[in-house]
Amino acid sequence: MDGRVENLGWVKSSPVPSVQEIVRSDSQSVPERYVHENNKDGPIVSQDSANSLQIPVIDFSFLAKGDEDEVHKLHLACKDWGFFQLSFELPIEEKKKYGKAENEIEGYGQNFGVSQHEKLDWSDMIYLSTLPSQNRNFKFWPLSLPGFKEALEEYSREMQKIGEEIQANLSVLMGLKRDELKSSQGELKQGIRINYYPTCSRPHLVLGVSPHSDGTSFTLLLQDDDVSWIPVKPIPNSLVLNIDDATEIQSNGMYKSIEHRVITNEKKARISIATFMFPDDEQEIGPLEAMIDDQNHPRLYRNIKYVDYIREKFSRKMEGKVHIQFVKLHNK
Ligand SMILES: O=C(O)CCC(=O)C(=O)O
Ligand SMILES: [Fe+2]
Repeated sequence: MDGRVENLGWVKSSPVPSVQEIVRSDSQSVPERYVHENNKDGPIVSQDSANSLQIPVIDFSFLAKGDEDEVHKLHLACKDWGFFQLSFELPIEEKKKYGKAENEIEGYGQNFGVSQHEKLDWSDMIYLSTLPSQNRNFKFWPLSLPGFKEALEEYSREMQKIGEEIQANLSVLMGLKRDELKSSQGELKQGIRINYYPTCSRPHLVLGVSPHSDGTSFTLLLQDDDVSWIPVKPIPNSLVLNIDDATEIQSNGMYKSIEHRVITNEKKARISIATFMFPDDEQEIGPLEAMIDDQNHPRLYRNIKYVDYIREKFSRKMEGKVHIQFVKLHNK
């Protein structure tokens, strides 16, 4: 044995080109070898999305607990359908065990109302501190959901790799060496928020999230449907990156934090996962040296300890970008 895997002759195959490459070089091309004769006249599958509503849904958390009704549903789904959707919804009593306390951001809950008069957002969410790992507060993690912890930890690790590459690029763009923003900022911290937007019978009356910019350095958003004002159509397998307030401040306004909001939908609930990357609480943030020059680019923001900025932001009603005025210098 020389360690090579022997060809067992189980499959007969000849080389086939990469379809991704075919489409990349000519997005209109559908080579003849791919065309099914019977389908030349119309679509293979019905596009009727209403049909998909009838596919059985199995609640994985009930199944994992050995719930007899759920096991029976699994039996019927396998027998009658051969496919089904797996959902992971926890009962509200269970979710409340991970509920955030008043004036806290971590845990399950809703966007806090700062005042009684404020309009509320049509969304529920869970926010978890994910990095550095010693900041994980497992009492807020729904550990009763099988696989959740492992999945979130892996997701967090992968997001961090992307975040560090983005940070290194921003560092160079803001006049520093690749690793300088990181070393000046200490560790790039991370928190993950999973947002759930239920359907709304009168979607035009409400907002999933009111207009705001995020207070962090940048956010990586994984979404399964579209957002507005500029509707961000989700491209499969891609993330949306939002530039946030800390980057606006450090770049002395060259990069503006993006104001965004979320609309709701009458027919379809939506889930998004926002990974926020931000400096250490104790870090002082302010325009980087290379981004200021008195002649052309006077300093626009004052320095502030990051935690003080966040505290100030959360003490206000979410209202577009008004909170960033708090650090703006108006004397120029
Ligand atoms: O769900 C979205 O598309 C955005 C959510 C968001 O803006 C946030 O969590 O800060
Ligand atoms: Fe946001």
